[in-house]
Amino acid sequence: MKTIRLTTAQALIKFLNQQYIHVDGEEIPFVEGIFNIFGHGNVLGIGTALESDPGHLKVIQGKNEQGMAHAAIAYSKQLLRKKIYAITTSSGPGSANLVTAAGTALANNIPVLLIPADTYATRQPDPVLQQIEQEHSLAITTNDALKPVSRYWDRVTRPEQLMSSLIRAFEVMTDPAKAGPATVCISQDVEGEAYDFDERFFEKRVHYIDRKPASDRELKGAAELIKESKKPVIVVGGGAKYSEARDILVEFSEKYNVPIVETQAGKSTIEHSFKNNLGGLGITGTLAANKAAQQADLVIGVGTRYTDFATSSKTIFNFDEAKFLNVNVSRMQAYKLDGYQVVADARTAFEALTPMLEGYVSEFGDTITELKEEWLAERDRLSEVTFSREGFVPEIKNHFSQEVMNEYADALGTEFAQTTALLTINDTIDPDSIIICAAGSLPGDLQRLWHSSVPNTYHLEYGYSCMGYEVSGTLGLKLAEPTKEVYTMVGDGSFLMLHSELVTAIQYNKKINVLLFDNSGYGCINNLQMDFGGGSYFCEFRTDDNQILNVDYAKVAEGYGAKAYRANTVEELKAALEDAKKQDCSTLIEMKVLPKTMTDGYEGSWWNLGVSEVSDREGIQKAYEFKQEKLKNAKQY
Ligand SMILES: Cc1ncc(C[n+]2csc(CCOP(=O)(O)OP(=O)(O)O)c2C)c(N)n1
Ligand SMILES: O=C1C[C@@H](O)[C@H](O)[C@@H](O)C1=O
Ligand SMILES: [Mg+2]
Repeated sequence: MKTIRLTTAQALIKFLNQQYIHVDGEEIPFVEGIFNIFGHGNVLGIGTALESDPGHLKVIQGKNEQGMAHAAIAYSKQLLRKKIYAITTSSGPGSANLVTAAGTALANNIPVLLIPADTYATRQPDPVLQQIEQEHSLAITTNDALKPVSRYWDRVTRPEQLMSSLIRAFEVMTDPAKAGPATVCISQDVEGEAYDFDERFFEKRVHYIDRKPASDRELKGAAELIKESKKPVIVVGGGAKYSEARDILVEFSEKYNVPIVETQAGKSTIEHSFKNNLGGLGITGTLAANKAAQQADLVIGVGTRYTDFATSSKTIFNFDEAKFLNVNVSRMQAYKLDGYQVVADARTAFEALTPMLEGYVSEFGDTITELKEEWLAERDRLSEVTFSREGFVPEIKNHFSQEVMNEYADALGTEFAQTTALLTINDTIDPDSIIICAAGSLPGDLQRLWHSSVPNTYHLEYGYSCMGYEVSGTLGLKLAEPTKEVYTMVGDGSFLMLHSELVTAIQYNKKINVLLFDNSGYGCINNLQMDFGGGSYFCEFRTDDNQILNVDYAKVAEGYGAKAYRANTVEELKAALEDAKKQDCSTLIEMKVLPKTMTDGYEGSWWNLGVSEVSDREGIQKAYEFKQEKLKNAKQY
């Protein structure tokens, strides 16, 4: 056996350079680079290993561990999980900051390699700086907090463990059914320890992503279910996008006149202009998609997890009548809602299924077009919402009085409605540019209103809906799509929570555009509390003496070195967007938008929330009674 003497950290970097994936006949390096924030736990081990030989890895310094991990997640998600960035952090707080990001990657099934430093394997200097000391177990470190949010987790306390640990990590990350965060914690002393590694460990390693075909039995059963159905509806989930199933789904839908509805992760698998694409489904769905879903007698879920947002907490479908046919690479997902399971790659399954249905046509007839036209008229209305100082009826009704709406208009110096601003952006930015969002009221507006003309230009992290993903993720988006304009849609709450990677984008000249919707508050949560009978309680940004907070975010961005704009009218916004396109540097457009001017729900978009069973507020009592009514027709599991 030929060996090579390396430190654990050197072996890690050498190995990362040799990982490839093979998809549809193409072989590409899997690890593009490594984000780092160095601390005492990783600067001398992984830091010096990278300094001496990073190989092809791009090395990027982050500003917040969560932020840089979110950038890595967005990078991989945008590239349909074909490439990753790794993350190296120090131990203790540096690794604790990864927990939120790991949850984001896990909920969205996105591969990312997390390499937090760990406490001393020898325990000689214990307790080291930042070591939490658990009295009942010295074996527990901060990194154990990453276990529940990792798809794979390991601790390396001897150099030679690295070999089996990394092979397993890459097997997990490159499996479409299991893809998610792989966490390999390395004791900080072990990073610098040397070992005679078997040279074969560093040979080029190709991970094959084969498209799993459906079995004959699965296909026969699926074809029978479809032929028996009168009104099937296809739910396009993230798995359809990752499988690149656009063409065959369009062919299937056109041939058999089957409407298509989308989840957040599935949106932009198929462009909005496809005639049978009715847009977003569920709580944040369109009128058209939700109406079609209610009529369905067969729901064909393609790569969807059927989250409560997509199913309106299991109330949107007619569960007495509707059957479910689930095409998913994951067996666990395919089992949901008592569906008929086709455990297969979406594209391959539909390529086999489509020819088996010759002669079939759904009974939707012209209804699909009619539903779409009805919705497009509503969308047009939302593009022109204009505020007035008297008698203004916002989309979110009966929450704020006209007086309070006027107070916001005065305090923020704006009369801009959120839906008008959003649709102005949709009309003005280039169709091949990519938008990203994650939390707040914007995901709902986007899923309903945004028209993606080009596939894979709509990037929503709505598996975890993690505030802070928006700006951080945009950096990852730009790394994945360097030639395109990338825009984040972010609320003031999310922006405040985390936007540190804007500085990283500026530092490395990766142009990102931040579109900041400032309504001075946690708007969507304020809507929730008031919708469910509560008052306006700690969701507006008000001072102790009840003044509305007005932050100059444009100035903040200017301070970082971005080009900033203030746009509170359609004209100002169009001008800012056009000018931003011409810039080489990152930009931020601050829009002050009025609260309550985001979209409301449509047709069956109910959400099962933990309403108080006992309350002295009449509104809350009513909300609770309504919930009990809704649950009577809901699927129980
Ligand atoms: C990390 C994290 N913390 C808390 C939440 C819960 N949450 C969801 S939306 C929201 C408020 C978002 O406010 P903002 O970004 O201003 O958007 P708006 O609703 O006002 O449009 C909160 C607190 C979350 N999704 N993520
Ligand atoms: O609680 C929430 C409510 C949703 O409207 C929002 O988009 C999401 O971010 C969230 O966490
Ligand atoms: Mg807000």
